Amino acid sequence: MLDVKDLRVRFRTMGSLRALVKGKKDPFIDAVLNVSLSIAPGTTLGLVGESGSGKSTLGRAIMGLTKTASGTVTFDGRTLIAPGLDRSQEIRAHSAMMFQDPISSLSPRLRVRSLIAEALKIRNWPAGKIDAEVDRLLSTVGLPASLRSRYPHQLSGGQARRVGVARALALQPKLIIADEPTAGLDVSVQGELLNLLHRVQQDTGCALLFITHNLSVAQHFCDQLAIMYLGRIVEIGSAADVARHAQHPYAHGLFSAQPYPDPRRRRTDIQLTGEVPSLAQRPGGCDFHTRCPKAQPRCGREIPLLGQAVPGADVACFYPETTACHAAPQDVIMAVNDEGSSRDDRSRGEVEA
Ligand SMILES: Nc1ncnc2c1ncn2[C@@H]1O[C@H](COP(=O)(O)OP(=O)(O)OP(=O)(O)O)[C@@H](O)[C@H]1O
Repeated sequence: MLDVKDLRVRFRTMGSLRALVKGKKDPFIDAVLNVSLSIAPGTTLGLVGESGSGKSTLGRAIMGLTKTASGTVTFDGRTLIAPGLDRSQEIRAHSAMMFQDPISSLSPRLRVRSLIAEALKIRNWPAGKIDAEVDRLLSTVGLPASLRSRYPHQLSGGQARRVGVARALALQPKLIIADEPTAGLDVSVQGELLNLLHRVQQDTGCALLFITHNLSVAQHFCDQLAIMYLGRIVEIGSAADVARHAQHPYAHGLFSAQPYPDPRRRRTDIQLTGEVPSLAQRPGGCDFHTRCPKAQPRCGREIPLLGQAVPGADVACFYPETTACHAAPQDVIMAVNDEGSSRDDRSRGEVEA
């Protein structure tokens, strides 16, 4: 459904403007760099990374909402963004983006009914049947029809996110980009919203780009995981492989540090230390080498590119980790079963609150 090749997003910042004044050569920051990924219909790619790693910028660039992006985006078999080509309106016509801040991403002047009706009109829904369809969609996302006359500022965060899902449903999108869809919600509401997204995907067969900080949710909910660091994807692969056997030292550190049911089996030998470098002062060579416990002199000189650093492996590291991030899944399942329940053997998708 979606194929992204070598996407780059450059921003000019206040700091870089000062550098320009001082005659420095490159007054830009690259918020997204060398990003390539694909999402098949009906599958979910989770995009994980620390704050500022470029996740939202990447999501917006795919939708053609960032003017300073370059690279190629192929959507549903057609190249719609490429050097000298911008047909991103076709991507937007068949996609829905759920922004991080659910309330401010809904037009403050429109009531819930109009917000959803707008999406139905794009699909030429018969005018006389719009109200009934709005009510049906509200009920699908678990909201009462009485909410249709409210403005966004009169909704709670959870309700606003559900309205976002109802709008997405009204559009029947082929692609949903959900940027931190559960941020700031109660755990029970998070679970409901994830299940709702999962059902939407099952019903429509759409591809989903799921942006999150939450590693546990990402590994349970997604088919594929991409780990971002300083604007680049450093590792990409099946969610199970990346979560259990992350090869990039950064990804490995993230998953090793994740709380696990049996603390005795958690690994602590690689820990993430140090600060994420500023995008304005990207280190030479590998972006992570200044914090990497395995860094060698080569890492400060050469950039390890995904798919090239180690032939055949989707990891941007010359010296990938070979050990598991934590105890073998079977051991963990047994350990958890001792206490009566297991999370690891549950099928992916439905999330318990
Ligand atoms: N319009 C802009 N102009 C300049 N810099 C920008 C702009 N938008 C984003 N950035 C910078 O690009 C980098 C990536 O930001 P982005 O919001 O994509 O990160 P993120 O991974 O989504 O973070 P978070 O998880 O906190 O939402 C940050 O350093 C941010 O300051």
